[in-house]
Amino acid sequence: MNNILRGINLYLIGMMGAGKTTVGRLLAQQLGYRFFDTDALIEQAAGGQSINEIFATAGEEAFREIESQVLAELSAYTKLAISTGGGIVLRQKNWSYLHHGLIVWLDVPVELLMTRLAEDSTRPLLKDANPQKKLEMLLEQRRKLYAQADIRVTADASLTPEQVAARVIEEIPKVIKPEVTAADN
Ligand SMILES: Nc1ncnc2c1ncn2[C@@H]1O[C@H](COP(=O)(O)OP(=O)(O)OP(=O)(O)O)[C@@H](O)[C@H]1O
Ligand SMILES: O=C(O)C1=C[C@@H](O)[C@@H](O)[C@H](O)C1
Ligand SMILES: [Mg+2]
Repeated sequence: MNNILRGINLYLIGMMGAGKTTVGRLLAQQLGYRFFDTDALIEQAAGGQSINEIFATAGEEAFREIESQVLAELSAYTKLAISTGGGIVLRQKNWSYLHHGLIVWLDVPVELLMTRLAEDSTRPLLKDANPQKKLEMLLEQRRKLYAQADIRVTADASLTPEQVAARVIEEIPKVIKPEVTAADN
């Protein structure tokens, strides 16, 4: 796999709760890549403030600005598996960084996202009277953007994180052409 991927970064995109952090970590282990999570790096860059705190004090636009900076910095490196925040797709300029690597959309039905996020209070955009409706609305707004990924893996409740990671790895050779070496000519 590594001679096919040749150090190209993997960027995981998708909705909150899709499994980007969980699956990204597994992919990094399997590929011998380093793992980074843009949400965790944003919290570090904000001096240890949580995402909730950044949204509450600085606002979403300030959060999005740090997110773009973190993504730009990561994109200077190779051999990374990067889990991004659910809203990374919203800014056009982020796409120029995402396209440095291979973009993987973890596509998960909203009902399943809801069950995973039910007990989780770390996502400021879900502090809403009707979180399921909010998720549906966000997905509606973002679906076309997520669909620009190179690889889409649809992950229903029957798939473990390991199985989702395996599906991603299966898809990689289909979208990357093997390097043509002098010996092949
Ligand atoms: N395939 C899976 N099967 C069961 N549970 C899963 C699976 N993938 C992720 N989870 C669980 O769902 C929750 C959300 O996963 P995770 O934090 O990886 O999502 P995320 O896409 O990184 O979300 P965010 O965009 O908010 O950072 C976690 O509790 C995780 O353990
Ligand atoms: O979907 C979103 O816009 C977000 C997802 C999370 O990963 C965090 O980046 C933040 O909570 C915003
Ligand atoms: Mg995450």
